[in-house]
Amino acid sequence: MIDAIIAASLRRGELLPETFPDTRDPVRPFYDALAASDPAVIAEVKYASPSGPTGATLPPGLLAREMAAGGAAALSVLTEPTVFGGDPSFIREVKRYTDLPVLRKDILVHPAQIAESRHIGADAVLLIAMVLGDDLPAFVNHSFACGLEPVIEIADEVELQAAVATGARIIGINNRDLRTLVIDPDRASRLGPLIRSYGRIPVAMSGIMAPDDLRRYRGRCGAFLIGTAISSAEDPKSATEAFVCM
Ligand SMILES: O=P(O)(O)OC[C@@H](O)[C@@H](O)c1c[nH]c2ccccc12
Repeated sequence: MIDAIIAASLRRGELLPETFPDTRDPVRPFYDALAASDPAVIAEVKYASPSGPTGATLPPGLLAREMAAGGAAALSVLTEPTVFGGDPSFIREVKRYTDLPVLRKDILVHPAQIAESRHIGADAVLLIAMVLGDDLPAFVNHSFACGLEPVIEIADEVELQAAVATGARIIGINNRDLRTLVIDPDRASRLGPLIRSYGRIPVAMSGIMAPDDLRRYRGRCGAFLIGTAISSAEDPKSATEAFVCM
């Protein structure tokens, strides 16, 4: 599954222009938003995943407005179209409805996709260590050069060290194995403190379904990224509030 997603993303990347016109829109500070509240809740606009539709029904702008009203510190928006039901245009739509900084959640593999991310209004980009391998440092530098905050996704200690070496300030631990899709909630509680010891912000990602799930990360992660549980909630504002209040 992940290999097909990577191949499709590479094909989209190859079709992008080499440069994009300069945008005048200011970047919203994603790092500052996370640093300002410990822990910070990142709510994710997510319509589908490899396991099927999430059940989210509100359009991106309205969903994001509920998440902001519920106290989210920042937003994540899936733009991957083949499996995650995303679209690049969702970022601008979300930004029209909220003042929060936005992470572009996608499987970025082509350098042109970094400049594209700035062009479509993203403030931060997800860079997946397992997917980018030796190209990770170049993608981090390129992101900073474009004015974007890189958020590196890691799954184990080896990727953690590679992420720290790049100088990225935010490191997400994906509890979900990208190949098997199996969730191990202890991944983030185990690796969070190590990331903290390097002075970076650890973000626990994936499989956080209820506010109680946050207990295991207390003091260990500086932020939580919650997709399905908030996007699919009947009342996304109250769902966000419940996580923020934990
Ligand atoms: O819906 P969940 O279980 O709360 O997961 C959100 C997020 O972690 C997940 O969407 C994600 C994490 N890393 C990714 C990489 C690509 C696409 C999606 C993701």
